[in-house]
Amino acid sequence: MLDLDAFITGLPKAELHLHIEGSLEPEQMFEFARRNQVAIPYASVEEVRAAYDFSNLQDFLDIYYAGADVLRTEEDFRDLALAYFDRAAADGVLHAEIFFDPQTHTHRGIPFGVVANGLLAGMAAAEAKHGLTSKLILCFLRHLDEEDAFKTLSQAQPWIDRIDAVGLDSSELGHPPSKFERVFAAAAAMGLKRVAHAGEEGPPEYVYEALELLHVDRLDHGNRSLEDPALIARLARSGMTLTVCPLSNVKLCNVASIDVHPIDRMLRLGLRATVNSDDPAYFGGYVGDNFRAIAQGRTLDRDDLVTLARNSFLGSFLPDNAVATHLARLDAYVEAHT
Ligand code: HPA
Ligand SMILES: [Zn+2]
Repeated sequence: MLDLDAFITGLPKAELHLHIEGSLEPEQMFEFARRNQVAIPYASVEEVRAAYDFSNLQDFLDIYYAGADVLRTEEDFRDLALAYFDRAAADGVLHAEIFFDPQTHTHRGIPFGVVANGLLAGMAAAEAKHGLTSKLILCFLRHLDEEDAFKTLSQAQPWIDRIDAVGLDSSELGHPPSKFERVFAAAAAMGLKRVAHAGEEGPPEYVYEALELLHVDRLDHGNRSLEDPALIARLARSGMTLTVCPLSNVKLCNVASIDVHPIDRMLRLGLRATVNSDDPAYFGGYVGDNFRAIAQGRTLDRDDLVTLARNSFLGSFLPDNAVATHLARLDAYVEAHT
Protein backbone atom coordinates (compact mmCIF):
# COMPACT_ATOMS: atom_id res chain seq x y z
CA MET A 1 0.00 0.00 0.00
CA LEU A 2 1.34 3.40 -0.98
CA ASP A 3 1.61 6.05 1.68
CA LEU A 4 -0.79 8.97 1.34
CA ASP A 5 1.89 11.26 -0.04
CA ALA A 6 2.71 8.97 -2.95
CA PHE A 7 -1.00 8.15 -3.48
CA ILE A 8 -1.72 11.88 -3.91
CA THR A 9 1.22 12.46 -6.25
CA GLY A 10 0.17 9.63 -8.56
CA LEU A 11 -3.55 10.36 -8.38
CA PRO A 12 -4.68 11.34 -11.90
CA LYS A 13 -6.16 14.83 -11.70
CA ALA A 14 -6.99 18.02 -13.60
CA GLU A 15 -6.16 21.52 -12.42
CA LEU A 16 -8.90 24.05 -13.12
CA HIS A 17 -7.83 27.16 -11.18
CA LEU A 18 -4.33 28.32 -11.95
CA HIS A 19 -3.20 31.83 -12.86
CA ILE A 20 -0.17 31.33 -15.06
CA GLU A 21 1.32 34.65 -13.90
CA GLY A 22 0.99 33.28 -10.37
CA SER A 23 3.34 30.41 -11.20
CA LEU A 24 6.27 32.82 -11.60
CA GLU A 25 8.79 31.49 -9.07
CA PRO A 26 11.25 34.00 -7.53
CA GLU A 27 14.21 32.25 -9.23
CA GLN A 28 12.49 32.68 -12.59
CA MET A 29 11.67 36.31 -11.76
CA PHE A 30 15.40 36.97 -11.40
CA GLU A 31 16.20 35.06 -14.58
CA PHE A 32 13.65 36.97 -16.68
CA ALA A 33 14.69 40.28 -15.07
CA ARG A 34 18.30 39.58 -16.04
CA ARG A 35 17.64 38.51 -19.60
CA ASN A 36 15.25 41.41 -20.22
CA GLN A 37 17.33 43.93 -18.25
CA VAL A 38 14.39 44.85 -16.03
CA ALA A 39 15.08 46.24 -12.55
CA ILE A 40 13.27 44.49 -9.67
CA PRO A 41 12.94 45.84 -6.14
CA TYR A 42 14.48 42.75 -4.48
CA ALA A 43 18.11 41.83 -3.83
CA SER A 44 17.64 38.07 -3.48
CA VAL A 45 15.24 35.17 -3.87
CA GLU A 46 14.94 35.06 -0.07
CA GLU A 47 13.92 38.71 -0.02
CA VAL A 48 11.20 38.02 -2.62
CA ARG A 49 9.85 35.10 -0.59
CA ALA A 50 9.88 37.21 2.57
CA ALA A 51 7.66 39.78 0.81
CA TYR A 52 4.98 37.12 0.28
CA ASP A 53 3.21 37.80 3.55
CA PHE A 54 -0.33 38.89 2.74
CA SER A 55 -3.27 40.05 4.86
CA ASN A 56 -5.84 39.98 2.06
CA LEU A 57 -6.34 39.63 -1.69
CA GLN A 58 -5.33 43.21 -2.54
CA ASP A 59 -2.02 42.86 -0.66
CA PHE A 60 -1.18 39.91 -2.84
CA LEU A 61 -2.41 41.47 -6.09
CA ASP A 62 -0.14 44.52 -5.66
CA ILE A 63 2.94 42.28 -5.51
CA TYR A 64 1.67 39.86 -8.17
CA TYR A 65 1.09 42.60 -10.77
CA ALA A 66 4.52 44.11 -10.02
CA GLY A 67 6.18 40.70 -10.43
CA ALA A 68 4.60 40.23 -13.86
CA ASP A 69 6.64 43.17 -15.16
CA VAL A 70 9.61 40.87 -15.87
CA LEU A 71 7.53 39.01 -18.50
CA ARG A 72 8.35 40.67 -21.81
CA THR A 73 8.80 38.22 -24.68
CA GLU A 74 7.03 35.27 -26.24
CA GLU A 75 9.84 33.10 -24.95
CA ASP A 76 9.20 34.32 -21.37
CA PHE A 77 5.53 33.30 -21.56
CA ARG A 78 6.45 29.96 -23.15
CA ASP A 79 9.09 29.22 -20.50
CA LEU A 80 6.75 30.31 -17.70
CA ALA A 81 3.99 28.01 -18.93
CA LEU A 82 6.28 25.05 -19.53
CA ALA A 83 7.83 25.37 -16.06
CA TYR A 84 4.31 25.22 -14.60
CA PHE A 85 3.36 22.21 -16.74
CA ASP A 86 6.57 20.39 -15.70
CA ARG A 87 5.58 20.77 -12.04
CA ALA A 88 1.95 19.91 -12.73
CA ALA A 89 2.93 16.74 -14.63
CA ALA A 90 5.13 15.70 -11.67
CA ASP A 91 2.02 16.15 -9.49
CA GLY A 92 -0.13 13.78 -11.55
CA VAL A 93 -1.95 16.51 -13.50
CA LEU A 94 -3.15 15.13 -16.84
CA HIS A 95 -5.07 18.21 -17.92
CA ALA A 96 -4.96 21.89 -16.90
CA GLU A 97 -7.22 24.83 -17.72
CA ILE A 98 -5.09 27.90 -17.09
CA PHE A 99 -6.01 31.54 -16.59
CA PHE A 100 -4.09 34.41 -18.10
CA ASP A 101 -4.56 38.14 -17.51
CA PRO A 102 -3.95 39.89 -20.85
CA GLN A 103 -4.62 43.38 -19.46
CA THR A 104 -1.71 43.03 -17.01
CA HIS A 105 0.51 42.85 -20.08
CA THR A 106 -1.19 44.95 -22.74
CA HIS A 107 -1.36 47.87 -20.28
CA ARG A 108 2.44 47.91 -20.13
CA GLY A 109 2.84 47.71 -23.89
CA ILE A 110 3.19 43.96 -24.41
CA PRO A 111 1.00 42.99 -27.40
CA PHE A 112 -1.79 40.44 -26.81
CA GLY A 113 -0.19 38.16 -29.39
CA VAL A 114 3.14 37.97 -27.54
CA VAL A 115 1.30 36.65 -24.49
CA ALA A 116 -1.06 34.30 -26.37
CA ASN A 117 1.56 32.88 -28.75
CA GLY A 118 4.02 32.31 -25.91
CA LEU A 119 1.47 30.52 -23.74
CA LEU A 120 0.20 28.43 -26.67
CA ALA A 121 3.80 27.40 -27.46
CA GLY A 122 4.24 26.32 -23.82
CA MET A 123 0.99 24.35 -23.98
CA ALA A 124 2.05 22.55 -27.17
CA ALA A 125 5.46 21.78 -25.65
CA ALA A 126 3.82 20.32 -22.52
CA GLU A 127 1.58 18.07 -24.58
CA ALA A 128 4.58 16.81 -26.58
CA LYS A 129 6.77 16.36 -23.48
CA HIS A 130 4.28 14.99 -20.93
CA GLY A 131 1.06 14.22 -22.82
CA LEU A 132 -0.48 16.89 -20.57
CA THR A 133 -3.38 18.63 -22.33
CA SER A 134 -4.50 22.16 -21.52
CA LYS A 135 -6.94 24.93 -22.28
CA LEU A 136 -6.65 28.71 -22.03
CA ILE A 137 -9.03 30.94 -20.08
CA LEU A 138 -8.85 34.67 -20.76
CA CYS A 139 -9.54 36.57 -17.53
CA PHE A 140 -10.78 40.14 -17.40
CA LEU A 141 -9.41 42.24 -14.56
CA ARG A 142 -12.51 43.31 -12.64
CA HIS A 143 -10.93 46.45 -11.16
CA LEU A 144 -10.79 47.81 -14.74
CA ASP A 145 -13.91 48.93 -16.58
CA GLU A 146 -16.26 47.24 -19.01
CA GLU A 147 -14.88 49.14 -21.98
CA ASP A 148 -11.38 47.81 -21.32
CA ALA A 149 -12.75 44.27 -21.07
CA PHE A 150 -14.50 44.70 -24.46
CA LYS A 151 -11.26 46.03 -25.94
CA THR A 152 -9.43 42.96 -24.63
CA LEU A 153 -12.04 40.61 -26.09
CA SER A 154 -11.60 42.28 -29.45
CA GLN A 155 -7.79 42.03 -29.24
CA ALA A 156 -8.27 38.29 -28.62
CA GLN A 157 -10.17 37.74 -31.89
CA PRO A 158 -7.25 36.30 -33.94
CA TRP A 159 -6.73 33.67 -31.19
CA ILE A 160 -10.36 33.10 -30.26
CA ASP A 161 -10.48 29.52 -31.57
CA ARG A 162 -7.57 28.67 -29.24
CA ILE A 163 -9.22 30.20 -26.17
CA ASP A 164 -11.87 28.09 -24.42
CA ALA A 165 -13.39 30.42 -21.89
CA VAL A 166 -13.44 33.84 -20.32
CA GLY A 167 -13.00 34.42 -16.60
CA LEU A 168 -13.09 37.24 -14.08
CA ASP A 169 -10.37 37.90 -11.51
CA SER A 170 -8.52 40.60 -9.52
CA SER A 171 -9.99 42.73 -6.70
CA GLU A 172 -13.41 41.28 -5.91
CA LEU A 173 -14.91 43.63 -3.32
CA GLY A 174 -16.56 46.62 -4.99
CA HIS A 175 -16.38 44.97 -8.42
CA PRO A 176 -19.45 42.70 -8.65
CA PRO A 177 -20.01 40.35 -11.59
CA SER A 178 -22.87 42.61 -12.81
CA LYS A 179 -20.21 45.06 -14.04
CA PHE A 180 -19.30 42.51 -16.75
CA GLU A 181 -22.72 41.16 -17.74
CA ARG A 182 -22.56 42.53 -21.28
CA VAL A 183 -19.00 41.46 -22.03
CA PHE A 184 -19.76 37.93 -20.78
CA ALA A 185 -22.84 37.85 -23.03
CA ALA A 186 -20.64 38.85 -25.96
CA ALA A 187 -18.14 36.11 -25.10
CA ALA A 188 -20.96 33.55 -24.86
CA ALA A 189 -22.18 34.62 -28.31
CA MET A 190 -18.67 33.80 -29.61
CA GLY A 191 -19.05 30.28 -28.23
CA LEU A 192 -16.79 30.78 -25.21
CA LYS A 193 -17.46 29.13 -21.85
CA ARG A 194 -17.61 31.34 -18.77
CA VAL A 195 -16.11 31.18 -15.29
CA ALA A 196 -15.75 33.83 -12.61
CA HIS A 197 -14.07 34.29 -9.25
CA ALA A 198 -16.92 34.81 -6.81
CA GLY A 199 -17.28 34.37 -3.09
CA GLU A 200 -13.53 34.45 -2.42
CA GLU A 201 -13.81 37.70 -0.46
CA GLY A 202 -17.13 38.87 -1.89
CA PRO A 203 -20.56 38.03 -0.42
CA PRO A 204 -23.02 35.32 -1.58
CA GLU A 205 -24.81 38.00 -3.67
CA TYR A 206 -21.77 38.03 -5.97
CA VAL A 207 -22.13 34.27 -6.45
CA TYR A 208 -25.80 34.74 -7.39
CA GLU A 209 -24.76 37.41 -9.90
CA ALA A 210 -22.13 35.12 -11.40
CA LEU A 211 -24.80 32.45 -11.88
CA GLU A 212 -27.67 34.63 -13.04
CA LEU A 213 -25.98 37.46 -14.92
CA LEU A 214 -22.76 35.89 -16.20
CA HIS A 215 -24.23 32.36 -16.62
CA VAL A 216 -21.00 30.78 -15.46
CA ASP A 217 -20.20 27.17 -16.28
CA ARG A 218 -17.92 26.97 -13.25
CA LEU A 219 -17.40 28.97 -10.07
CA ASP A 220 -13.89 29.96 -8.97
CA HIS A 221 -13.48 29.72 -5.17
CA GLY A 222 -17.16 30.11 -4.15
CA ASN A 223 -16.28 29.71 -0.46
CA ARG A 224 -18.69 32.34 0.84
CA SER A 225 -21.61 30.43 -0.75
CA LEU A 226 -21.44 28.42 2.49
CA GLU A 227 -23.06 31.39 4.28
CA ASP A 228 -26.31 30.86 2.35
CA PRO A 229 -28.15 27.52 2.68
CA ALA A 230 -30.40 28.21 -0.33
CA LEU A 231 -27.33 28.91 -2.46
CA ILE A 232 -25.60 25.73 -1.26
CA ALA A 233 -28.68 23.71 -2.22
CA ARG A 234 -28.83 25.34 -5.63
CA LEU A 235 -25.13 24.76 -6.36
CA ALA A 236 -25.38 21.14 -5.22
CA ARG A 237 -28.56 20.48 -7.22
CA SER A 238 -27.12 21.94 -10.42
CA GLY A 239 -23.80 20.10 -10.08
CA MET A 240 -21.86 23.37 -10.27
CA THR A 241 -18.11 22.86 -10.02
CA LEU A 242 -16.29 24.95 -7.41
CA THR A 243 -12.56 25.43 -7.98
CA VAL A 244 -11.39 25.62 -4.38
CA CYS A 245 -7.85 26.72 -3.51
CA PRO A 246 -7.00 25.73 0.09
CA LEU A 247 -3.46 27.14 0.48
CA SER A 248 -4.55 30.36 -1.25
CA ASN A 249 -7.46 30.74 1.17
CA VAL A 250 -5.09 30.48 4.13
CA LYS A 251 -2.36 32.69 2.64
CA LEU A 252 -4.90 35.45 1.84
CA CYS A 253 -6.45 35.13 5.33
CA ASN A 254 -9.87 34.08 4.02
CA VAL A 255 -9.61 30.91 6.12
CA ALA A 256 -7.81 31.08 9.49
CA SER A 257 -5.76 27.91 8.99
CA ILE A 258 -5.80 24.72 6.96
CA ASP A 259 -7.21 22.81 9.97
CA VAL A 260 -10.47 24.75 9.65
CA HIS A 261 -10.72 24.74 5.85
CA PRO A 262 -14.28 23.87 4.73
CA ILE A 263 -13.27 21.52 1.88
CA ASP A 264 -14.67 18.43 3.64
CA ARG A 265 -17.84 20.31 4.56
CA MET A 266 -18.29 21.20 0.90
CA LEU A 267 -18.07 17.52 -0.06
CA ARG A 268 -20.52 16.45 2.67
CA LEU A 269 -22.96 19.12 1.43
CA GLY A 270 -22.86 17.52 -2.01
CA LEU A 271 -20.94 20.33 -3.70
CA ARG A 272 -18.73 19.41 -6.64
CA ALA A 273 -15.57 20.80 -5.11
CA THR A 274 -12.13 20.51 -6.68
CA VAL A 275 -8.65 21.30 -5.32
CA ASN A 276 -6.37 23.76 -7.08
CA SER A 277 -3.29 25.90 -6.48
CA ASP A 278 -4.41 29.38 -7.69
CA ASP A 279 -1.01 31.16 -7.62
CA PRO A 280 1.38 28.41 -6.53
CA ALA A 281 4.59 30.50 -6.54
CA TYR A 282 2.99 32.98 -4.13
CA PHE A 283 0.85 30.72 -1.93
CA GLY A 284 3.31 28.03 -0.94
CA GLY A 285 2.53 25.11 -3.17
CA TYR A 286 1.33 23.38 -6.28
CA VAL A 287 -1.75 21.18 -6.60
CA GLY A 288 -0.12 18.19 -4.90
CA ASP A 289 0.81 20.39 -1.94
CA ASN A 290 -2.81 21.56 -1.74
CA PHE A 291 -4.07 17.96 -1.69
CA ARG A 292 -1.50 17.03 0.97
CA ALA A 293 -2.37 20.06 3.10
CA ILE A 294 -6.09 19.23 3.25
CA ALA A 295 -5.52 15.48 3.57
CA GLN A 296 -3.51 16.20 6.73
CA GLY A 297 -5.26 19.33 7.98
CA ARG A 298 -8.78 17.96 7.52
CA THR A 299 -7.93 14.24 7.70
CA LEU A 300 -9.60 13.43 4.39
CA ASP A 301 -9.62 9.75 3.52
CA ARG A 302 -8.69 8.22 0.20
CA ASP A 303 -12.30 8.17 -0.98
CA ASP A 304 -12.52 11.93 -0.46
CA LEU A 305 -9.29 12.50 -2.37
CA VAL A 306 -10.54 10.34 -5.23
CA THR A 307 -13.84 12.26 -5.25
CA LEU A 308 -11.90 15.53 -5.53
CA ALA A 309 -9.85 14.13 -8.43
CA ARG A 310 -13.00 12.78 -10.11
CA ASN A 311 -14.66 16.19 -9.73
CA SER A 312 -11.71 17.84 -11.46
CA PHE A 313 -12.35 15.85 -14.64
CA LEU A 314 -16.13 16.19 -14.40
CA GLY A 315 -15.77 19.96 -14.00
CA SER A 316 -13.33 20.36 -16.88
CA PHE A 317 -14.23 21.66 -20.32
CA LEU A 318 -12.99 18.47 -21.96
CA PRO A 319 -15.40 16.64 -24.31
CA ASP A 320 -17.33 13.73 -22.75
CA ASN A 321 -15.17 11.05 -24.36
CA ALA A 322 -11.97 12.56 -22.95
CA VAL A 323 -13.57 12.87 -19.50
CA ALA A 324 -14.56 9.20 -19.70
CA THR A 325 -10.99 8.20 -20.62
CA HIS A 326 -9.58 10.14 -17.66
CA LEU A 327 -12.15 8.69 -15.26
CA ALA A 328 -11.30 5.19 -16.43
CA ARG A 329 -7.64 5.91 -15.76
CA LEU A 330 -8.53 7.24 -12.31
CA ASP A 331 -10.57 4.09 -11.56
CA ALA A 332 -7.68 1.90 -12.67
CA TYR A 333 -5.31 3.84 -10.42
CA VAL A 334 -7.59 3.46 -7.42
CA GLU A 335 -8.06 -0.25 -8.15
CA ALA A 336 -4.30 -0.74 -8.33
CA HIS A 337 -3.65 1.14 -5.10
CA THR A 338 -6.25 -0.16 -2.67
O1 HPA B 1 -6.85 34.50 -6.00
C1 HPA B 1 -7.09 35.40 -6.82
N1 HPA B 1 -8.24 36.11 -6.72
C2 HPA B 1 -8.53 37.08 -7.57
N2 HPA B 1 -7.73 37.44 -8.56
C3 HPA B 1 -6.58 36.79 -8.71
N3 HPA B 1 -5.63 36.94 -9.63
C4 HPA B 1 -4.69 36.05 -9.37
N4 HPA B 1 -5.02 35.32 -8.30
C5 HPA B 1 -6.22 35.77 -7.87
ZN1 LIG C 1 -7.72 32.69 -8.61
